[in-house]
Parts: sequence; structure tokens; C-alpha cells
Amino acid sequence: MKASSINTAEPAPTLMTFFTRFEADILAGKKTITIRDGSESNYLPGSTVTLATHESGRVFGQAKILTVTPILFSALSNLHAEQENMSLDELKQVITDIYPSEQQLFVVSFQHIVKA
Ligand SMILES: CC(=O)Nc1ccn([C@@H]2O[C@H](CO)[C@@H](O)[C@H]2O)c(=O)n1
Repeated sequence: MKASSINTAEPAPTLMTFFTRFEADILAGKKTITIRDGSESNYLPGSTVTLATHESGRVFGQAKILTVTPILFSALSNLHAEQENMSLDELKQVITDIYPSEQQLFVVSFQHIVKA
């Protein structure tokens, strides 16, 4: 990973937002990773984050951050798709919609621990 990809000036975030449509899968333990760009890659493994909806900021639980791993868009595989509870085609479409033309991404794995 390039040093310039790591934002060392900011403290590790304690809030992680998700589109509301993913809430049920997260609470059911079916979605255990999220894929973010460099600006959202500063999560600290071992830390606990509050989960909230992107649309309204409604808190729906807490999760423990397990790992943060760089990944190129071109290296996304069925393993990632399984952990997102979607097909690889769906996952690539979702990521392209959120992060157009971004190659360098980060897999953030988490364990959902508390329901709000
Ligand atoms: C709301 C917000 O700030 N940002 C994001 C960014 C990503 N995601 C989801 O993570 C996976 C890979 O990107 C897919 O399931 C995405 O839909 C999300 O829910 N919210």
C-alpha cells in the first residue's frame, strides 16, 4: 500500500455508515465486509464502531473492525462477493456506482456485535 493512501492525520473513525438497504444483511451476519475507497479506509482493527444508515443517520448497531486490506477493483473475487451476500457482478456494479473509476479500494471486515 502506498503511504499516501493512509490518512495518518485523522483519528480512526468511530462511525460507519451503510446504505439502509444493507442493514438487514449486516444484522443477520450475512454481510461481513464493506469495500471503501482510501478516504474511508482509516478504520482501526480491534476498534468498535457505531453502525448508522447513510440516508438518515439512524444508529442500528455496533461492530468490531477486524481487518483493513487493500484491494484493486480488478482483483475483486467471488470470495468478496460471498462476504457481501451478493454476486460478483452485483458487487462490481454497486462499487462502480459509489466509487466511479476508483481502482484502489480497501476491504474492511467486521463482526457485528450489538444491535441497537
Ligand atoms: C453509505 C456510505 O457512506 N458509503 C457506503 C459505501 C459502501 N457501502 C457498501 O459496502 C459494499 C462495498 O462497497 C457494498 O455493499 C456497498 O454498498 C455502503 O453501504 N455505504
